[in-house]
Amino acid sequence: MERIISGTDMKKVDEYTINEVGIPSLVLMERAAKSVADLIEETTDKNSEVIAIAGTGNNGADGVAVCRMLYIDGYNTCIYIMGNIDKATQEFKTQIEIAQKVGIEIKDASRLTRDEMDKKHVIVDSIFGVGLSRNVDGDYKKLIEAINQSKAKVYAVDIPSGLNADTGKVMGVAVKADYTVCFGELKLGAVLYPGADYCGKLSFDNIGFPDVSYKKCETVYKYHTSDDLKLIPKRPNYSNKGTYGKLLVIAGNKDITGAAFLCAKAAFRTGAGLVRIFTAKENREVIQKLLPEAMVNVYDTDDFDKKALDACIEWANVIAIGPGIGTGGIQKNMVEAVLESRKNTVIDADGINVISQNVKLKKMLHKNVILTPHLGEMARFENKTIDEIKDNLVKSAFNINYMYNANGILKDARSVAVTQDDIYINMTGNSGMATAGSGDVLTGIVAGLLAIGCNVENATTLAPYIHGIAGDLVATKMPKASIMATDIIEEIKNIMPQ
Ligand SMILES: NC(=O)C1=CN([C@@H]2O[C@H](COP(=O)(O)OP(=O)(O)OC[C@H]3O[C@@H](n4cnc5c(N)ncnc54)[C@H](OP(=O)(O)O)[C@@H]3O)[C@@H](O)[C@H]2O)[C@@H](O)CC1
Ligand SMILES: Nc1ncnc2c1ncn2[C@@H]1O[C@H](COP(=O)(O)OP(=O)(O)O)[C@@H](O)[C@H]1O
Ligand SMILES: [K+]
Repeated sequence: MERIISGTDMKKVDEYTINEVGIPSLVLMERAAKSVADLIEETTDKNSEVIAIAGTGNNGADGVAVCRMLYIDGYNTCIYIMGNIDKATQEFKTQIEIAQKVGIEIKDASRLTRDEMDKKHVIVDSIFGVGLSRNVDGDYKKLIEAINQSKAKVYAVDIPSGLNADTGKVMGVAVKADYTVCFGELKLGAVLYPGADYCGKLSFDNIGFPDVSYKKCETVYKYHTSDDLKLIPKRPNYSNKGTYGKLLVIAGNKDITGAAFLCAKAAFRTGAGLVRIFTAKENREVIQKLLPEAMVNVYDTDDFDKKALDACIEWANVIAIGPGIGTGGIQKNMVEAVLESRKNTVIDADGINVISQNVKLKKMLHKNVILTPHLGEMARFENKTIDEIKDNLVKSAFNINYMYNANGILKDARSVAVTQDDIYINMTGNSGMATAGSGDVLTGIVAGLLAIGCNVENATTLAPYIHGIAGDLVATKMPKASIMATDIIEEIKNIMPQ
């Protein structure tokens, strides 16, 4: 597990570290600059000409220090200042004084032309960091546009200038970097889209912030790394199929067969011991052919037998409901019966749509439920537009827990998983996964993890991580355009622990 932090919270960490812990600002800055200078030295040759384009805040101060370090190491460097130096931070003024004494040339960035930029090999982008406070316009905008058109390699200090470090939103215009080094932790604005597309190769360096400073800030987001796969429960030798859960998959309808198959098969590959599919009678034959390992119970849409459903619910210890079920009265009754059982439950797709239309069902959500909406489903659930959800991705996901006491995976290119304890941003996966049925596979993975004994919290946060790795493994074997949901399922076996 690693941490992600918003720009706003990082400022609190900065302040606490400097004012309460007593690590001087310039000491932190020296390490920040060193990490960028080291990266430039590792990825360029010494003949490279480097310019820092520096705003007059502490991000600019970092850039000036980067240039000074490279200059001392033999690089040809020059600093271009953007903004009014009279209003500069004390750290900036200090860094400029040092640079001048060292012998580095300092110029005015408002006179910097595209042609001049093209003659340089490396641009250190240190115009704005987490202190960006409003939309970028005027000369700043022109400068950033020129950086983006130049042929130089761009190294962003802390975050590409112009990105909102809390949301990843482009504030009018933003630098398109080849490399970005975040200080402290990865910045939320650098991992969320569209920001993520502006960072190039993204890394972070702690630069000496102590743990106690993070504890003082309000929210720390997290992301899973391969170490966390150890959270998946081990399979004891002395076990049988009942040990690995009785999963009921309520999915599919008259014209929709695939959803139940994809979800159930993904659950099997994740380790579920027994899977029973409850679906419309028209699907029985094809599902039995596609997935003979699953038990199949069916219902008649025109003559729904609630008792048969109740028996299935009674049998199960984990339930996945929603993919392709439809949103009529029968489906409402199904969702209601499932919620009444209070069993560990994943609710996806139409399951969520049904709840969105029904206040009573919303109130029945509980702590053993995991909702897995995509942006459209979340928009309906919250009665908002998709753009509103996109612009507030983390907050929308958070609301699933805050408002309804449930867990959630808000699916997007960077899915956000929320539980009572944590908010995880998923860093795995690729655009090849934007394909029909991919979400059904995720539902199956969540349900499979619950079935093998993962607690609700771990199942919520690990499922998108595993799903994304599976997609990334597929992408090593075929073009992203060709990836299908069934390919993703087949990689799950290469991720689960032996
Ligand atoms: N010791 C520390 O704290 C450490 C900090 N570190 C580094 O400091 C960075 C944060 O520094 P920061 O807080 O000084 O803010 P920063 O990102 O330089 O921007 C502020 C400047 O931008 C200006 N400005 C803003 N928006 C604007 C706009 N749209 N258009 C035009 N101008 C605009 C704003 O001007 P003003 O709003 O006052 O007019 C001000 O001049 C952080 O990202 C990291 O790199 C590390 O070294 C670790 C130790
Ligand atoms: N560009 C992307 N990068 C990473 N993951 C993606 C991307 N696009 C889609 N996904 C993932 O693929 C899945 C799509 O789910 P969903 O929209 O419910 O599809 P469907 O309804 O067709 O099953 C989600 O888990 C989502 O996070
Ligand atoms: K920057």
